Amino acid sequence: MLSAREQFFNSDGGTPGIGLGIEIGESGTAKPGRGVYNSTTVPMTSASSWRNGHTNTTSTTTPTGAAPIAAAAAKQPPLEPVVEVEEDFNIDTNALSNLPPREPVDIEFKELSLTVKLGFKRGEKEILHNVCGKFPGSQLIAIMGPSGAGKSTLLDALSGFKTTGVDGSIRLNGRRRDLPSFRRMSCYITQDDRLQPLLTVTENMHIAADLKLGENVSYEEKESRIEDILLLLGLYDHDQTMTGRLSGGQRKRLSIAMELINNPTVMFLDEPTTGLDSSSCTKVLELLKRLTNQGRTIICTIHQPTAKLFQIFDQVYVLSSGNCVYQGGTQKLVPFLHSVDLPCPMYHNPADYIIELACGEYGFDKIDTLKSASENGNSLAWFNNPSAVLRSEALIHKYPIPKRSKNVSLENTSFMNQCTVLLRRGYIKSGRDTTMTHLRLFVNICVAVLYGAMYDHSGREGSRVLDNYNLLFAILMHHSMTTMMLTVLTFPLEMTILIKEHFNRWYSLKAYYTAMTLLEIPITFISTLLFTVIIYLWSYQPMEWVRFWMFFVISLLVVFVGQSFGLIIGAWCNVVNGTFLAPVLTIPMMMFAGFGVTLRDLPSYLKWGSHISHLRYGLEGYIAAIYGMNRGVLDCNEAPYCHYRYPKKFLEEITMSGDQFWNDLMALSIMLLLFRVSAYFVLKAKLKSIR
Ligand SMILES: Nc1ncnc2c1ncn2[C@@H]1O[C@H](COP(=O)(O)OP(=O)(O)OP(=O)(O)O)[C@@H](O)[C@H]1O
Repeated sequence: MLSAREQFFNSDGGTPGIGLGIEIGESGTAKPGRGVYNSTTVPMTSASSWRNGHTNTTSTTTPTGAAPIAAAAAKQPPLEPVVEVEEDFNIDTNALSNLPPREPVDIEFKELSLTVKLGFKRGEKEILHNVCGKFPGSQLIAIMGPSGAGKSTLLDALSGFKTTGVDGSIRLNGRRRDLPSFRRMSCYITQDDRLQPLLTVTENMHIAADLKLGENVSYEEKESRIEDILLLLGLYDHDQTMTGRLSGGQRKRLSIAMELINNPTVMFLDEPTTGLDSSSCTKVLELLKRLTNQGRTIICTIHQPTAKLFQIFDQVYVLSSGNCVYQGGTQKLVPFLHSVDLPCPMYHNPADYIIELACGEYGFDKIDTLKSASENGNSLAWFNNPSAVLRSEALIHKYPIPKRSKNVSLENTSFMNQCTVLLRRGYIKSGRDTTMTHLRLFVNICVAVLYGAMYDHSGREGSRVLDNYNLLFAILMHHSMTTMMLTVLTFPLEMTILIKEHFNRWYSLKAYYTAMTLLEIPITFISTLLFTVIIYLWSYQPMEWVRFWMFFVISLLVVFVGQSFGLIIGAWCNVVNGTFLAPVLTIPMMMFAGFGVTLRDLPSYLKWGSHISHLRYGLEGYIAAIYGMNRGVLDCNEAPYCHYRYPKKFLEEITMSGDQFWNDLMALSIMLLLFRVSAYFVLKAKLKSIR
């Protein structure tokens, strides 16, 4: 039986599997435009058959040794990738010509390492070990490697998404990377498509255009750019589809479309093909390839591409446990492997083979061999055209010093514009959001009706004062918990979108936070007002406008405080931790409110607790609104004796004076302000900690 190496050299017709390590094509029967491409490619239409060994052969001469193989590979005509056109995805190449070309950016990194802290007393871990590399402009580059090799980490470091623990030099066109300028010319598309699901494709595109291009670009210009991009990405026919209903491939394309609006020069994509079928993968990569023709550098991480996908890339960078084991042209991978005496077996996809080697499946010594051969990414010998690769000095001479932007902020548009657009987006979302809007209104009405039925007449009846007290406490808990839990549960999803959009400079955190705060007001106002009207009337609370508004204002403040508290938790914790923490932290606040244990009976060393409990101020405020201001004698129709017929007596019993309304209002307002400001800083810290 022939060894893989022997098979490689002695295959039928003496054809070595140059390029992809396989023999393919119809010998002597090649028809123009289909069938045989060259000995480095697989026919697109027979990708599965070659995998099963049912391949035809192509006869070429048999070079021996790396140099002739490389030379043979270099002589191959440029690859002509074939696009299989999905029914719903037609690339309009004319549209591409309307996107202005970019000046290519060459990215070079040297001795790049990235270290993360593992936690208290657990030390540090180095993920990237002094890797080097060069990603020339106008190329589609794949960062490949086994799971955990450090692909995403390298992408994070190069894009500037991660800055903590990063060491080494990153150069752009030969000059040291200036991160703010680089961020202005690049974008990062995450693996999970963080899109607003309740907006249509066209709405998402318009919001992105308004945030990225601002007021200075006319509506017509934005519209025409959006049209071009949608045509280019095959999304034009789906422009009215809700993003949440798009297929995985369409969502991926929309993510790319939204970033293309301001025409970035460098695009980083984390696993753009994950979760897509092979046809969609090809189309997404084909599209990216076309975008590189206009000067863009596109860098993607990819797990283990099929041979068909692999050949779409210009260059590949392979990582193994944070080290570079290959950097060069995709067509040069097989010659490279051959040169280090690790030839790719016949009928084996070289992309699979290098990953197997990188995993250590053929022994860990092979990883060291590959690392030394590629000089941990320093070697340019296996680039498609090594002599054409410009060194830093040449690049510095070729490209002028980039102009410094006068604009100190990273965002392209003004704070006002960002707020206005975010408010517009928020209003569209709120109108369609079944959880945050419809369910919230529905729950408020249902709970008010339920409480109303349970505590009917309790507000005016002297024999039911304790019932009414329970009702006030139940209302307090309802207002505090519903908004808090809604925020804890929904904000982590919103947070992922915020991280992406904020990093891609769509808006500042200040603008986002301002818009979010303003958006919360109308829905909170309406739902609380509905609740208050129903419960106030049904439970026969005193029919005085002043008391009604006092009651409503306290309710409103409690809702806002609860929501802000939920925001602090939701911004910092994941859903599981948040769902645990929020109620657990609320229970002591409840105990300090004076319900269950009166404020008088609280142990002196725990008295401080009542001062920090927003529920205490809420309850005291309700009591002041309902029983304060010298309320008169209550009815006593339902019992022969009403112990609390005189509200003063009840106030004495619960050790509340009933005249603390303004203090309560002030305390709740201060707490609201403190929580709101804290939530902003927690969000800011969270965004920073990720980087
Ligand atoms: N903050 C961190 N703390 C500890 N280890 C980390 C941290 N971030 C990444 N790692 C580790 O670094 C290694 C590389 O992670 P990375 O996500 O870059 O791998 P990857 O090649 O992208 O993997 P995959 O293809 O599975 O996404 C992994 O072993 C991962 O566990």
